[in-house]
Amino acid sequence: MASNSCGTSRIAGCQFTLFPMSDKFVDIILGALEKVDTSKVWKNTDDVSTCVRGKIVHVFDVTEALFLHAAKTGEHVAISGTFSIGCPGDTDADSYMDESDTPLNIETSGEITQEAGCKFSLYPMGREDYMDTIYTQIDLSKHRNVEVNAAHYATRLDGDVKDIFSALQQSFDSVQKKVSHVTMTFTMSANSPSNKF
Ligand SMILES: Cc1ncc(C[n+]2csc(CCO)c2C)c(N)n1
Repeated sequence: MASNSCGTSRIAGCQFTLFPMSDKFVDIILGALEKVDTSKVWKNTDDVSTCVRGKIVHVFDVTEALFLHAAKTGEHVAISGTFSIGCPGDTDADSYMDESDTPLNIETSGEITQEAGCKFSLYPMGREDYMDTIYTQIDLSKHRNVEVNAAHYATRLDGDVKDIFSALQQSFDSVQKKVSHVTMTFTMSANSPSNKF
């Protein structure tokens, strides 16, 4: 019988959906998926979302690059998703854990400058001291080149997309070093015509 306790594999993943607020949504989504090098992650796209799985560095690299390519079109684009690590039974892409640590999209992503707003929520699973873990990460976010504000059920980060993703990655990475099963939800919006606050 399959166990429901946390797995030992450190495979990470992100399940996310891109929402281009544009008539050209098909081109924007499929164009971004085509332009990004996903060869170091397991990937599956369906009518609802895309899931990428592998090493933390590549999961973040690919998710960030996809959002940047979609936002580069200048259209109002949002992304919403969940990062996870240590999920029970998440083992069937373990071969991707043998990839080297060099991110494949950093050069092309580096050329794109894009402001965005993001709200994220960390969920260290199965721990009574989860609020301490979350507050530590919110405090650390204040030193990561992004504007940090409290929001209901989430923390708001504003700034350059690459700085936001790097703050998200650092939070997720430092929590997963202490907590076996961690999930982190996020929603990010770029080129929105609405006011920030
Ligand atoms: C990252 C991401 N992956 C899949 C979808 C679902 N989806 C909605 S429209 C479309 C293109 C035409 O089929 C696709 C794949 C999404 N929105 N964002």
